[in-house]
Amino acid sequence: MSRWLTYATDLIGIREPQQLVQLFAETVQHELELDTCLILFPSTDGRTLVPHLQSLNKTWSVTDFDCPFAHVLQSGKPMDISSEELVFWQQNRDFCQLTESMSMFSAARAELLPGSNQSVRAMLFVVGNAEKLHDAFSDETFGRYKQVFSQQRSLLMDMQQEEFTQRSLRESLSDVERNNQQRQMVNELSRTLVGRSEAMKKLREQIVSAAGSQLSVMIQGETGTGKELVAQAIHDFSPRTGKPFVAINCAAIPENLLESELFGYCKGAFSGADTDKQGLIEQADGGTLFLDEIGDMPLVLQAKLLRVLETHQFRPIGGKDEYSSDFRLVSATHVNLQNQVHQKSFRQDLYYRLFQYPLMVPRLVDRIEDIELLSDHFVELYNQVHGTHVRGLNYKTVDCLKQHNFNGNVRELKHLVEFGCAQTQDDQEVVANSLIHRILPREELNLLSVEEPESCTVIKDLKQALQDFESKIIRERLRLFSGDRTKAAESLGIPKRTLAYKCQKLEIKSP
Ligand SMILES: Nc1ncnc2c1ncn2[C@@H]1O[C@H](COP(=O)(O)OP(=O)(O)OP(=O)(O)O)[C@@H](O)[C@H]1O
Repeated sequence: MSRWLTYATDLIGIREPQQLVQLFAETVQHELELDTCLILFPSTDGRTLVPHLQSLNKTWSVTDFDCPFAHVLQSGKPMDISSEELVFWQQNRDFCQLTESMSMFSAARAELLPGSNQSVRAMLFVVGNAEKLHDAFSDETFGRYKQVFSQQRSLLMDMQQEEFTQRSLRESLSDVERNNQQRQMVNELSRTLVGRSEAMKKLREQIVSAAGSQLSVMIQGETGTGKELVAQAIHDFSPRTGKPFVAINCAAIPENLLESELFGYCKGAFSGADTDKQGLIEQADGGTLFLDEIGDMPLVLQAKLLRVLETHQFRPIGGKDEYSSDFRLVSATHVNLQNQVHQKSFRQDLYYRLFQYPLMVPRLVDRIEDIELLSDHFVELYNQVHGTHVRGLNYKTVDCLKQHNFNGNVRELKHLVEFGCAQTQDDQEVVANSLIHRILPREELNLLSVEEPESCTVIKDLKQALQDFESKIIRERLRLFSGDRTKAAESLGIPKRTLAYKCQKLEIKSP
């Protein structure tokens, strides 16, 4: 059997187009003792010929007729070039370099390789001993060898294309699946995070997308807008669901206790530390840590938190050892943290670390179209908890609610609905009269503002003056709401826990 046919069987065993080309070129070069053996393939746009040896770093334009390749392509006929004929091709420097080694006994030949698909035929270019070239290219079995190569290559290219198509198909199928899953999650979320407004729809989509990422999420929004609900949803829809969701309100814990709450402490760390206490950072390992009202975190603690976020390492108070905790951080604030950064009361580096995925929860007055659905939702919850059958809100009641200035946002609406339900018999609707004295239109609320503090000229101690003013406002508000801290907090736009903490700090007792 001719050696070319033996080599052909080697080609058939190859499954990778690049390897096939390599073996073909090496075999031809070795067998014909060539100086140069190149296989040139058309580029994807069909404008140039690219050699299989990428290290050559050259390409030839298919319309450059100063080079024999363009002629061979156009005519489809092989071209033999003797050493004397090289002078005709001196214009093309790259081609000249290919034939530099030619002597008077050498020749070059360029020919199209046989191929089933005419438009993507490759070209074989060789330089070597003229006699050997002549013998080889008149040998029929060498012709068959070239044919086997071309067929095998086009087969492998087809297989590669098929594989590529299948992979793209699989990828687009999994994209569709992922999109479906996300849509399902968004739908599921609409049962707990109620609202039909565009803002709420967008928020639900953002929550699902944030849940799928590992980024730190910052939830911004006024008090009672549902920030904690959002934080819980991010945890529930993330891969960390099933692991702990640990929440703490930084404004509700006195500064000196916040550190030990977060980091924990070791026995004997300070007087009263009788046993080791695990901190919230450790408790949140594998799950989510939710830091509410993070703007109230003291600067010293901010630095410590930043370190934990960057290293995932922490040390309990009074402890020698470092521990690690893999938690995902979600924070919330109702103040403008950027302002606090400008005032240097919030660290800029921490700010950027927390705002990797910012979410904005809109105020209820900016989405009054949600009031009806939210009210129905709260009536349903009330019925479930109290085993009642209140039918819902009368349409006049809903209209009335839509006029109200909801400083306490959804939380305030929830309390109003609960209050209305409590005054309504089974199978009856909540009527506007039951709520009217609790609904304060915007103008009336403005009347509740406290008169200005004493003239600025007499203030000698700013901190004390601010505290006095704050204390005065809170006392007034508590008096107005007959000591109801929930309502007072709502009307001041602060969480109830924050009000409780302020009352404790300012030594205010309910009237
Ligand atoms: N879109 C909503 N759908 C259903 N319930 C909601 C929605 N938004 C808020 N709530 C309910 O309103 C109440 C207040 O919500 P939440 O505590 O999450 O607000 P918040 O913004 O964290 O308040 P704060 O800043 O005072 O801590 C909760 O009972 C919550 O379940």
